[in-house]
Amino acid sequence: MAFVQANGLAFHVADSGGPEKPAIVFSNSLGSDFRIWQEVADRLGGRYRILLYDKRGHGLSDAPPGPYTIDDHTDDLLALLDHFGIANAAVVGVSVGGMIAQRLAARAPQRVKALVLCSTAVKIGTAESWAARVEAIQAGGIASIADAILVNWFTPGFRGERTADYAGWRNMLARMPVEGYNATCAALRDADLHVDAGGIAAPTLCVAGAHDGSTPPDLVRATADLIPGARFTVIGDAAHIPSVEAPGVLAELIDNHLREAGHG
Ligand SMILES: O=C(O)CC1=CCC(=O)O1
Repeated sequence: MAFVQANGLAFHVADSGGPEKPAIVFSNSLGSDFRIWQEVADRLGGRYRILLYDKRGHGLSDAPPGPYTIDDHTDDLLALLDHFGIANAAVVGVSVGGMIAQRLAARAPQRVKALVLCSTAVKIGTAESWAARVEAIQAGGIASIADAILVNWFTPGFRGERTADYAGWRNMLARMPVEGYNATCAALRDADLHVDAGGIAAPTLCVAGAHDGSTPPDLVRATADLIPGARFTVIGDAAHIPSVEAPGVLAELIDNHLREAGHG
């Protein structure tokens, strides 16, 4: 891992696999850092160059004052691709990371060879739901609502049986910088990607977790229906974060999609 300067901010990144291989960049969800991709990245690392990063306001990257926008996050990702000399990449994004991926594909189609959109949509939540979340966090901190959030991240089986894993991912969420977290809630509140989706030219696979209460399969399918030619699939044993709960299944879906897209 390393720290790099891009778009005026310091980013926590991990670039592996070598510049000669087809690149995949992974963009993570609200309240998570790039460790959620590690098991998927480990499975794909032999064939691809893998770029992981903590988006602004998350993990060990800078957390400038908010509010943020999806375009801020997209500018960051473009600056990181430039920094690493990656002319084009497959972009895999989960949740708000998938919204950043959609915006990138619409804004800079030449930089995006293929898309995998996990647990995401053209619109997530409502102005009211994001305001309520920010208010709860301002009152009690992220830890005060962490379990309510994680109900959507992981299946009941995972939460009940993998207690150490659950505790670790809960720690990651609860220790996120509050300012960066709430600033990204504002980006989610304001983002509507209906127009972007209709203009996406990259071969796209949309993936939903069957038990996801945050972006349920029907919502992800509705987004797939807006993206020309997009395919849609459901992972049975996963909720909002399939990269943690079903990394082998997700890695295989990504690899197959990228090979079909001629990027692997
Ligand atoms: O953490 C959540 O509530 C789920 C989520 C919504 C947008 C995102 O990035 O994560």
